[in-house]
Amino acid sequence: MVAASSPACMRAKKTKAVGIPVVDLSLDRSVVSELIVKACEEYGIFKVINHGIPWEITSRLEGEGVRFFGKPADVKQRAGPATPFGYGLKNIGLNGDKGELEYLLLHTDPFSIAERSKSISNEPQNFTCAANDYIEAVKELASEVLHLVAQGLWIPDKHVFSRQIRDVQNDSVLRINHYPAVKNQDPSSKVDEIGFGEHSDPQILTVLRSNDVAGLEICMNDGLWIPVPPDPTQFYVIIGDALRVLTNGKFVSARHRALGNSSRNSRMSMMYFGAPPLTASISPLPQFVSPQNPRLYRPFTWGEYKKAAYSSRLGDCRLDLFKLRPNDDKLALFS
Ligand SMILES: C=C1C[C@]23C[C@@]1(O)CC[C@H]2[C@@]12CC[C@H](O)[C@@](C)(C(=O)O1)[C@H]2[C@@H]3C(=O)O
Ligand SMILES: O=C(O)CCC(=O)C(=O)O
Ligand SMILES: [Fe+2]
Repeated sequence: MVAASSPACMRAKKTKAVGIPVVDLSLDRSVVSELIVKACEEYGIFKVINHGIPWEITSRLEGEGVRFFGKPADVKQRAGPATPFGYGLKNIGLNGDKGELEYLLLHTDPFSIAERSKSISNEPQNFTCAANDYIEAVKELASEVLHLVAQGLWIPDKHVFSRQIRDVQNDSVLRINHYPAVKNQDPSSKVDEIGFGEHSDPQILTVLRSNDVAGLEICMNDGLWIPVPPDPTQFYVIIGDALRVLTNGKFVSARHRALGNSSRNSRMSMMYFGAPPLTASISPLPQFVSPQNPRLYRPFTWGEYKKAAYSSRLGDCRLDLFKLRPNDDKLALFS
């Protein structure tokens, strides 16, 4: 399948100092829900503070990541190649994309985690527990954010989004990226090096946490890239394509990238990608469709979208394949 490509951001080089919205989850719920909706409409990303996830849960998985990536190359290869799950080195996805990183990509299903742990750690139980505890914690955080999204959008069913990622058949994924420090680099060559190329995440939402090494950037509407400051104790929420569709384009799915690591320290990021079951329907909710706001996307299942994602290159605009042309929705009414 061929997807449209070359969005404005792929060509833009400038960066801008703009602040990413910060949402304090300990504040009054109605205030928080409004702030979240505004951030999802304007940026497609926000930072959550006072999230309630114990540091011990985050640091245990981080420790497992550091231990794994610190192993000799041939030992790490035993957990690979990533097809798409497993250990990946420089190859991203299945269609030739490359990045300056290594990573672990795991399905969050506890049986898959337990199986994979055997090739990741000498003490698989420790890795399994650390990963499962982290997944549970960030899934709770993601659900809470999705409840607040529903509240901020005045949707009576506050579980409308969160039930998708809480379903036992959910297709959520955990990723740990490691961007090694580039040693003895020529300072003039570091500008354009890409660690993980520009893209939007296909799922409902992503919960991202990194160590204190910078690299993540977000693309604004005007094509400018803005840095996302690392904050090891907090989490960033990134809106994915599926939530963009469910809100009929009211929310933006932020295009982002990670620059190659030009720091003396290596960068490690951990992402939870919250996804629905493969059979779940992804279609604009009726409250976002009206004569003034015609339906922008045709209905599809998460399974269909995932297939499109894995048939496309990282930077492709996959959602374009599911866009309706003007008047398509009216035709559908009469066919
Ligand atoms: C090049 C690719 C890697 C990716 C699958 C794809 O074909 C296009 C989407 C990519 C992405 C981006 C967000 C997540 O990191 C990811 C796991 C996902 O669901 O979609 C990756 C995929 C991957 O690395 O396998
Ligand atoms: O490593 C990062 O900070 C971002 C990686 C990312 O966007 C992804 O894995 O989808
Ligand atoms: Fe991403």
